[in-house]
Amino acid sequence: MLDRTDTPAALAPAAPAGHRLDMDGIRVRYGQATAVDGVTLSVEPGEILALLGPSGCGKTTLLRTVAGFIRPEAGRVLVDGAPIGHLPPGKRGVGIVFQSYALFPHMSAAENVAYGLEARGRPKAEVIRRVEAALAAVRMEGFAARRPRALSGGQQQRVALARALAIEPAILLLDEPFAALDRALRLDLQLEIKRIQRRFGVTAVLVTHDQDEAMSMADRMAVMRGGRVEQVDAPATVYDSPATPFVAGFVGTSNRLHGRVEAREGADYRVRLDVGASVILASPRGFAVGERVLLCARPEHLALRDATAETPESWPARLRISLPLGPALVHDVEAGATELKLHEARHGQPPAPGPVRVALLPTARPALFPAGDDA
Ligand SMILES: Nc1ncnc2c1ncn2[C@@H]1O[C@H](COP(=O)(O)OP(=O)(O)OP(=O)(O)O)[C@@H](O)[C@H]1O
Repeated sequence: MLDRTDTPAALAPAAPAGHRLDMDGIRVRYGQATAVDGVTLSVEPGEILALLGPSGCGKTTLLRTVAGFIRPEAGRVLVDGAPIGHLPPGKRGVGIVFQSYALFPHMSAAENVAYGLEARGRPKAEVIRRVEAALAAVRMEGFAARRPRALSGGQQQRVALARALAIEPAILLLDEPFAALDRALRLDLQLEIKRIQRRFGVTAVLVTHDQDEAMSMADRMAVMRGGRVEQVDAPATVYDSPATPFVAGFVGTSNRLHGRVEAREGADYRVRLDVGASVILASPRGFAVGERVLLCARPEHLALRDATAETPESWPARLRISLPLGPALVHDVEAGATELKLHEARHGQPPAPGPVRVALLPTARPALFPAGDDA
């Protein structure tokens, strides 16, 4: 794979060289506790799949199962359709980049990158060639002789990435690789990994608890909770059409409004919100008239209205504060016991705190769930 860096053709767009990864019904238990609870996921050749979820949801356990450090109680890991469960980590064709750089401190950058190749008994000339190519791919060719302690955190992580890529892995596993880096370095390395991944068509799994990172890096994201996958979709789909209230709250900000279905109007529902408004909503789900529902509205789905502009589809509230964020305004609003966040374009000065009304924008497509899904 990295051999393509040997020629100017290395600058050509990615060839579809990636491999397919399947996780099929993976279950992992630590004693009595189930850490991964029957996860089935596929990663297409050349795709980055992010495993996103709160601390303890099983992301790292799932990744380590793919890597071969953990033997699952049930389920299979397959690469290009062939089970790899019987293979030890070193024989699985996976490259791993961890949160901590995990470089050998007494070895130079080049020696660190060479390590995996030498352990696999590759001929010396090939090792030299691949180390050079891997360091060049992460733009660290000028640092080959440096020890890790003479490199910044971001540079060390680039070397760790070069080491993972040098073995030409079928699958690249990234376990919170940016967590130890400050914001600027993090963005640098995110771009770097995305660039390399695109260029070489590497299939990758990225573990992160950072939704922005998952949004920007991943082709698809699997949102996990309690050892299970609640949704796997393209980032924009997860944001626009969350599968569960948990996903709606974990990915992006979600305003939760309870209500009751008043009537069916064609393909839409008229919902009476508890905050005191009646709104028309579309939903792919089916609801019965009278059913209790939960509306999850994004901050940009809602708008402030004048306190005197009473309409059936808006409700009374109090503006606590408006924060100008460049060209936008974030309003912090309370409607009885319900707290709401609104996001609007800013025109001039922020409005003063006090009585307002809040309306659901007619173009908004908030997610609607049965009230019982609210957990
Ligand atoms: N070696 C272990 N022994 C016992 N329990 C463990 C072990 N490793 C993880 N767990 C538990 O398994 C569950 C899943 O842990 P895991 O590290 O996979 O979650 P995670 O989503 O990666 O979390 P984080 O984002 O905090 O790294 C957690 O409840 C955790 O406490």
